[in-house]
Amino acid sequence: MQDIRLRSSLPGRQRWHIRFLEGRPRFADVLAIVLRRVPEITAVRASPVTGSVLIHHDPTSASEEVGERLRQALHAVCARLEDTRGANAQQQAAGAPRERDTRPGRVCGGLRPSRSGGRRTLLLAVGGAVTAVALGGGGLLSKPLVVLAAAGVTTAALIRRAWRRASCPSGLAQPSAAQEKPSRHPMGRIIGRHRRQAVLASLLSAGAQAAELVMYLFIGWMPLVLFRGESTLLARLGLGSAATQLCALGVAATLVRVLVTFLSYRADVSWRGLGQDVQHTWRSEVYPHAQRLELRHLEDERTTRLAGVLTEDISQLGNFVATRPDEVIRLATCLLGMIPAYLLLAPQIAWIAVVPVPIVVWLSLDHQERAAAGHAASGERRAQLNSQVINSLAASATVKSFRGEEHEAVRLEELSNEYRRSSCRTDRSTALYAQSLHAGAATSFLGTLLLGGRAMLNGALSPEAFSALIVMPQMVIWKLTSLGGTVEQYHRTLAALHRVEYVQSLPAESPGEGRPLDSRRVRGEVVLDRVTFSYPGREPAVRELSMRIAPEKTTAIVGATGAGKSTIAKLLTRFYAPQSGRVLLDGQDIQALRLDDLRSAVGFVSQDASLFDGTVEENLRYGSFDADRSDIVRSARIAQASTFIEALPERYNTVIGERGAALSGGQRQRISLARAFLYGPPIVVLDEATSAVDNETEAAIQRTLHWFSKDRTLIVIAHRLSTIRHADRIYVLDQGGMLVEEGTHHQLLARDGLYASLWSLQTGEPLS
Ligand SMILES: Nc1ncnc2c1ncn2[C@@H]1O[C@H](COP(=O)(O)OP(=O)(O)OP(=O)(O)O)[C@@H](O)[C@H]1O
Repeated sequence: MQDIRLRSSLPGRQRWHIRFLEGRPRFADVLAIVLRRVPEITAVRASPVTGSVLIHHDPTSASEEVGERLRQALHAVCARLEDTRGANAQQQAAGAPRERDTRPGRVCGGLRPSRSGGRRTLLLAVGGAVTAVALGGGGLLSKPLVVLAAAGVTTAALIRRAWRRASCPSGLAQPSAAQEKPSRHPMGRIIGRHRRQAVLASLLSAGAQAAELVMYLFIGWMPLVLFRGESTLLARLGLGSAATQLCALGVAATLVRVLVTFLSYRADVSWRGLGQDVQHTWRSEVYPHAQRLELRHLEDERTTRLAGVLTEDISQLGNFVATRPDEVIRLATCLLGMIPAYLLLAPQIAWIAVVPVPIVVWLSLDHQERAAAGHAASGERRAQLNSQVINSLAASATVKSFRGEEHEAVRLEELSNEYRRSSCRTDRSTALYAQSLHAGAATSFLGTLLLGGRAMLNGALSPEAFSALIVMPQMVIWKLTSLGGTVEQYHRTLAALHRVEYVQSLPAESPGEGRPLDSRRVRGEVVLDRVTFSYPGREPAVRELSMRIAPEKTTAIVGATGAGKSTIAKLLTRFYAPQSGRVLLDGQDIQALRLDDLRSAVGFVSQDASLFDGTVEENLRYGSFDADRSDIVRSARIAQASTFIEALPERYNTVIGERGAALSGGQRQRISLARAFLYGPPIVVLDEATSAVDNETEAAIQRTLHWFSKDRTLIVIAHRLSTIRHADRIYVLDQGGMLVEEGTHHQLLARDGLYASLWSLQTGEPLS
């Protein structure tokens, strides 16, 4: 019995242990791919070494839901593996669940997706071939079309099997974009509008390969001329002496080599260029869409996931196009040259050229699978080793003070040993594979030489044909070796394509739609009319909330943590839409307004000041790209930022690093405030925008804010009540977005309610 256990569960994160996963990297890979497609799951790590599955998910999803998703994913992966083994095709077509797989705590029933299946296939193929030869007394081998068909069917079966083992099960939620375009081949979708470029590159690859075959034909004839004194075929072409023939062949081979070099170079450049173009096109299509996604797709861990799609996944699409189709086209050209050549010129020995094909295909696919497994295992060990090195060095003060040096050295040695052992296993398998290929290629060469030579001596095969054919199987064999890698890469690319298309299919905001709003004419009255809003799967953050924010006044919203204050700010800026009720700006429902116009009218400064990697000035200018330097300096002064900016090494031209890493929290907030002041919208929402500045700076900001807010609506969300005591109106919220009090500071103190108790707590002043 295989078990699946929940090891730990934190909000948004679960760690499971699945025994079945241990030692099955392919299974772990596929499981992770399937889980990543589940909408509420943001990231997955499945380790085939420890059997652990780490799932990062939407914090709003219940842990039982995530567990259920994991079981469904396991079920889908197992069902796919069973299908691969030919079990119950009808049930799969109907999509009916298999009862034994869905039981909690069980994974895949008794299924073992082991490599023995691969060996069995090879044994069956070899056994079948030997039996056929024995029964047919070699007669079958003399029937080239039969041999060709048998080799073709076996190769196709091997590739199909590898394909299905590597492919992603389709039992779970598929990205909608992928479902919308089932008729277009994934390669067509990846290449998109660069089809002509792809056709040109394909022709160049095919041409280069065909020319290479011709070159080897000329080279193959050269020893013939040397040893036989002449080639009758060339003599018939008017090339009399051996020296002339040799010279002609040399010149022809050189000219064709030049052509091969030119075509190969052009093909390489075209494929690489196409790869870059594909990446660029996808990036320029997906990035603007990602920027326009609704905020719920851009918060928290989803950003990391999105960044992965925009960088790694799109690179995967381009890298695949840049390298793999070229290899496949060259292989196909070789096969297309070799098979008719053998059938026409030497049908009696055609079998020796085609029989190695399925064997090499099997070796390549099997090696790829083993190597992937080995690399995953040794990669995991390496990661453990690295993390141990970093941890123990980072904690060196603790290690020294507890005299733990020896203990750390032993731990490191153990991990290093495990890494060495797992790498050695992979290296042995790779070396064995390489040697098997060498042996296979040599055997095939020897076989062609012996049997072809005998046929030539018997007069059944012309020396010219024999010399031409001898190199072809070698070329095909060496090209077949990369097939396993190509299949694997293709599946990685498909998974990347699905993720990219999924991002594309997510709903985006439409900035240009709706009723226009002239921000210069906005008075700034905001009304929340019985607004209810809840985040997905949560209790309402605000419930039936009504409030009026007067124009050109300062309104404060205060209350307990989690009471829904920031949610109100997000509703005002239309980052989210209420489920019921309306948010009105100067009497107009903001849902009906043009989003771009609304965002020009409402400025938002959050507690988490978002700065970009660039200079102070570039950050201040963000959103007001044409602002004058004098306006920039003035805004910085209002936000009490000018003093510290002037003290920076390059003043306004100082680079502040990624996310403003070179500044303190308070300095970042002041730059963020100054940016909003420069933007100058008629309504400004400050959500804990000064929480990180000291009291003195805060007081200074309040003084300048007072001046700044003269002709605009200021909405201030704050925990520190001293910052909002001068507000024209204060709304006090309690849990669940319930409005419990409203009034001025003095009125609220006089009420002796929630506000008064919060004030008393913060200032230490006793309640009256
Ligand atoms: N993106 C989100 N997804 C799900 N729930 C959320 C999200 N953002 C906030 N919440 C939940 O909504 C409720 C209100 O959150 P909100 O951030 O509006 O409170 P707040 O009053 O601003 O709190 P604080 O003073 O701590 O900033 C909380 O229960 C919070 O857990």
